Amino acid sequence: MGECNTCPSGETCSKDKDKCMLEFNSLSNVKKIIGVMSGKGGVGKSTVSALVAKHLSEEGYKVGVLDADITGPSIPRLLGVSKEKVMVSDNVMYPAKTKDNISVMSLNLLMDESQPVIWRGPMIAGVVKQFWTDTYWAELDYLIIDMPPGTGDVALTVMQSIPIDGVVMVSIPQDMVSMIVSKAVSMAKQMNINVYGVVENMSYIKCPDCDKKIKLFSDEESDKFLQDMDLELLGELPMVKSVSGLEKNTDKPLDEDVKEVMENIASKILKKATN
Ligand SMILES: Nc1ncnc2c1ncn2[C@@H]1O[C@H](COP(=O)(O)OP(=O)(O)OP(=O)(O)O)[C@@H](O)[C@H]1O
Repeated sequence: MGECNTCPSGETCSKDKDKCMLEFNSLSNVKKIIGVMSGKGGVGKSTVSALVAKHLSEEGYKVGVLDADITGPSIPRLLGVSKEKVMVSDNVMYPAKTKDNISVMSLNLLMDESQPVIWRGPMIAGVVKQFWTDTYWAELDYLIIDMPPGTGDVALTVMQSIPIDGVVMVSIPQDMVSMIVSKAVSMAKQMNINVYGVVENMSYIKCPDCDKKIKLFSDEESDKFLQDMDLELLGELPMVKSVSGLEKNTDKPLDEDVKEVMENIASKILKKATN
């Protein structure tokens, strides 16, 4: 259902509120849609989207990833399908499949990845909408959306036209980043989208000699951010080589400690999504 109070068309719109969301192609059946958002660039939104998708798939769920980060699409590389292409037939797009059977839709699977996307907002938003309406997602338990960066018109259109069940916020423990991420949190709340909680990425590094966790920023700042925004911490992901090199190691299992963190994050997300 559309959210009239946040819609730019406001009172001038004559649409039936119940029919405001985009229609989904009738060949697909997606049970839950989870957005991964940040507000601030480069904090690990796409990395977390890919890690959550991989983990859910390992748990036996049918998973898809819609790469709505149209101007900086990195999902195909992170999931090891950057050499694949999307098949289009009779106006239906068929997503690429990873080795572990995750369905992936991204602009980089439709065009040369070295070409920039020099498009205005409405065109970008139009493509994201098509990734929802014209893609044969088939049967999915979870569709993860790597959300458009920021809180601008593309993110707004996606939130208003795709029935997202909840969003996971990605942040890093730094005051300035928290301030910007809090804008994305407020945006989701204003759109009546459930915010499942925050993944604190690059939370710490581990000493290679003694395994001690080294935090680069004070816990106080992150605690205050979570408290002020009334958010649950879903997990703290360390800054590690295996994650920064994810695209080169798509077939390799994750480090044990990253795996454990992801297990906890995914189980919290599932609990929230199925509540
Ligand atoms: N936990 C981590 N440890 C090490 N490197 C990381 C971690 N998380 C992300 N990175 C690296 O940080 C960079 C940015 O990550 P990513 O592309 O996921 O961020 P993003 O928020 O999606 O960025 P954008 O704003 O461009 O969409 C990437 O090079 C990624 O490999």
